[in-house]
Amino acid sequence: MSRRNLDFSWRINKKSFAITVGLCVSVLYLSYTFNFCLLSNLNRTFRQQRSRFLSLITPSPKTFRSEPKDAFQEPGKQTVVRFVPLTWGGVFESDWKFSNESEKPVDGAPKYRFLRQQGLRPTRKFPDTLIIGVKKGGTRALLEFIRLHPDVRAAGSEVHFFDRFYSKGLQWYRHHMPPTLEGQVTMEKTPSYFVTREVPQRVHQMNPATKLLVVVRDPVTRAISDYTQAASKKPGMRRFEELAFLNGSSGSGLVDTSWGPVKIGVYARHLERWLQCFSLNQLLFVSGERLIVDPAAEIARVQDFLGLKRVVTEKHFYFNSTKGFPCLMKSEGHPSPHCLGKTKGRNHPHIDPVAVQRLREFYRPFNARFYQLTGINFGWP
Ligand SMILES: Nc1ncnc2c1ncn2[C@@H]1O[C@H](COP(=O)(O)OS(=O)(=O)O)[C@@H](OP(=O)(O)O)[C@H]1O
Repeated sequence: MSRRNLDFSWRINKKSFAITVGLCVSVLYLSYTFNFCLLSNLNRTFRQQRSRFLSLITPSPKTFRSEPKDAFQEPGKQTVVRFVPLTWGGVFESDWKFSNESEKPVDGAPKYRFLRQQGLRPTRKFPDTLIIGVKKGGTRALLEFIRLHPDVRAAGSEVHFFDRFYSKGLQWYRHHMPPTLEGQVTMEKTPSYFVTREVPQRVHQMNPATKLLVVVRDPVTRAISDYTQAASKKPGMRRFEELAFLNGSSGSGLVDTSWGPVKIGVYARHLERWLQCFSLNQLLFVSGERLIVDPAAEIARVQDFLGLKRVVTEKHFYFNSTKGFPCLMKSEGHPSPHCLGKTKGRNHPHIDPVAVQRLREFYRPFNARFYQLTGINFGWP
């Protein structure tokens, strides 16, 4: 090969070598940039998820000026609404994926997965606290308000173990309780417990140290509320006045004490049965009337009684003037302001004032006995 040809091929090789090196450098640079972006994106996503989670479990409240659409507000005053993180569950449920069934949290809430990762294992325990009554006293409101507390876990619906399903056994009952951690209060509410003869002894057998909550309300209003509920389920029901008195009229003056809505209101009689099994200091009486006008004050008493820190305060409530009742700023599963359902806070029918007066006279001695037993004057008319 001539020297000229050799020079030429050497120049071509040099050029292709330079192109190859250039290409390699570009590929390396591009792949480095791509990986860097990918890593920093992953890192950012992780940090966002982490701070979302921490903001849920950190008790420091965020303060901002706003109020629910229908919140009660004094004219000219701007309300400062403080949202306090109440629970861990429900908020980013959709962000959690479970690869198999066994990995699923005990009651379907993602918080349990986090707890398990921390070595904490919630288990189902027997309730240590019961809301035993009274029917139409405000038991749902009490349960929904107290379960705002992060250390309270409650069965959502009435279990009726001690009055209807006792034959199913204690393990059946325990299975109806929500999973709880050590130190959390397990609770259920079944208002018919207060008036069912066998219940005090059965509860005592399960745990003689059970704490008992009783929401009481003026027995006359309670009876009317009870009747209103029954009438809403059974169209064509006879009038309240006909059912509450013997001979079908308040003119007779004789109260029909066998009629359920009347009988339940004789609180002293029912309480005497409970006091045969439990000491008075195991019972807390909540005023149904005060639970409406000052829910925070009543819930403070309940938290003290249960040995809980006062976490649920007036900041958790607002007064809904349309409904005429206190409602919640938020709760587990309801991140926005909401009230109890339509069946709570119904309009009552007009009742003949003579019948109301007669019922008041009937209840007066029983109320006096109830005040004496509890040491509280509820001030019912
Ligand atoms: N915040 C709030 N919102 C709505 N309702 C409230 C509230 N607080 C107490 N109440 C009163 O609760 C009454 C219903 O009582 P209960 O929940 O014990 O009823 S039940 O026995 O479970 O059926 C219900 O009775 P009625 O007014 O007759 O419907 C209410 O007066």
